[in-house]
Amino acid sequence: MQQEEEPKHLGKVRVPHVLTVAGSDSGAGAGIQADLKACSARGVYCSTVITAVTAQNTVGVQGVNVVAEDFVREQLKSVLSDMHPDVVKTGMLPSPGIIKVLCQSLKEFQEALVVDPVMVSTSGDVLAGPLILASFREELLPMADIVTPNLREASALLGGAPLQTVGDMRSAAKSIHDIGPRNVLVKGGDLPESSDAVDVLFDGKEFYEFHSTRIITSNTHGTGCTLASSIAAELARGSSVLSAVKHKDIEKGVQLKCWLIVDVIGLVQSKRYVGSALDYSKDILIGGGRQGPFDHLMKLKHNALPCMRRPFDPSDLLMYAVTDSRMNKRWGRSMSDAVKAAIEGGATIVQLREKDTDTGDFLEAAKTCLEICRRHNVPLLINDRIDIALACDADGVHIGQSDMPACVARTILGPDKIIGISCKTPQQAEKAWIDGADYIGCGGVYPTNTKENNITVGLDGLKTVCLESKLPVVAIGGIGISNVRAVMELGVPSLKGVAVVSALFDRECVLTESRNLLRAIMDSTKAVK
Ligand SMILES: Nc1ncnc2c1ncn2[C@@H]1O[C@H](COP(=O)(O)OP(=O)(O)O)[C@@H](O)[C@H]1O
Ligand SMILES: Cc1ncc(COP(=O)(O)O)c(N)n1
Ligand SMILES: [Mg+2]
Repeated sequence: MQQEEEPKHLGKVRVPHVLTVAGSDSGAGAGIQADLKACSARGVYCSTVITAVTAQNTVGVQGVNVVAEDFVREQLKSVLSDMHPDVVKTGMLPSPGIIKVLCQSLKEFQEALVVDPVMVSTSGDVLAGPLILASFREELLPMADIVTPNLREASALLGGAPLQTVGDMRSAAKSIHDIGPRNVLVKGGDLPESSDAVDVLFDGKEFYEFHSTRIITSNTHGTGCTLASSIAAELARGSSVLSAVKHKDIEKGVQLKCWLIVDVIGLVQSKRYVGSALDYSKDILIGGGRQGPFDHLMKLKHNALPCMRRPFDPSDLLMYAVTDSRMNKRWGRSMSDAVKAAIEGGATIVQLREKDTDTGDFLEAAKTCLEICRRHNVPLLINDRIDIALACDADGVHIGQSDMPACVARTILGPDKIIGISCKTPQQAEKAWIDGADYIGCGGVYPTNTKENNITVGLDGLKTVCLESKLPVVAIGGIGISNVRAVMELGVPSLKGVAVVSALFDRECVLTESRNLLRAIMDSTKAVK
């Protein structure tokens, strides 16, 4: 009997999708490259139809190679016939012929169209000459749901009179609206003598002004492409709302209102996104020219910290120091003093376990501890608080069985962060491995007063877990100088070290206790060999 074929889409999730039709920027600050990064940062898939390849850097545009019209058509056909984007966004369209091809290809396209009428790069180089003005005005703009000219482009579309004030931006938005697009956003990134960054939206009825703090930076190459892509991404995310309204076939006035609401929501978020990325990137250095790119994903500075991060090494677990705010209070020392002393005494990894510190104070203390750890090349983990780990860019987290599931933590933290999980049984150890943890903490080995009502597993329980675990193990719970030998002498290869709280921090001199404990650990590992 022939088996019925499973529907191809069963169990799959449709993701929002923007198609960008634009030029490539070899310096990757603007154009297609900016669109890809902006959509990725906003959680939206981005496909790309390339209209021109530019040789470009932070100095300017050194060359432009226009893609043949037929091949632009072919790319459009490939994407539109198969992948069904929710929104099309256009950037550099270098010739009237390419605009014609685009408009023909979009005839059947029912979804939103965002047009960024790119003409001149921020460096002042021409990307699309005056020949295309007529095509913009007559063919593309009337099809657009939103068009986003900067000051120079708005001026060019209207015959050349310069725009110098917010008032000028308003009248330009109104005049461009008369050409036919549903919404016009005139961007004021280059408005002279303006302390904030103002953009003006006109929807045919009302004006809206969007203000944000002007970031003082020269890394603004690609802001226009990024804003338009982010607006397209927001529209793609909201497109289910739009299509629901469209399909109800309600009268045009109501439909327009809905478009506007989505546009306004998307605009606020998009502008905030550009502002945050510019602020994050204001001091990065790429290229020697006047206008640098910025970091759309806000990650590049991670690799510029004083000490380069290295991958997790299981031997880091040898002497694992876990801080405790109550003990520090009792002995009158700060979290960072405690961490510094433990590291100077030989701690090979540090975990901040702060159960009753306010979030703001915890973050500040964690940042100070991180600096100390980085200076000594010792990884710093945060217990349970993934938000704190992300905010201070710690090396990872340690989580318990009742905290956030490890697989979710992995998704949030990404592939490079260290994740440790407390496990008492081989089953939990197996799950930790499947979920993508880097190590497990097994215990309590002995009773301890840092965790009340904690079931102890004893040396036998520890050994059972170690024998089964595919991940490196650190033993925890009531371990100190008097019993560390018994633990390490279990001699199971996966057991890489001991984690200690009271034995280091509930003592008068953390430095001395750390030194002594490290010596005892080393002696017992030697004895095993
Ligand atoms: N220095 C800045 N600080 C904050 N926002 C800015 C800055 N420069 C530009 N923007 C914003 O970036 C977006 C793109 O604007 P603009 O730079 O004028 O476009 P284009 O790159 O096309 O010339 C707008 O929302 C604008 O307000
Ligand atoms: C290929 C290409 N497309 C667009 C721009 C506009 O850049 P900006 O957003 O800085 O004006 C550019 N410089 N290069
Ligand atoms: Mg700009």
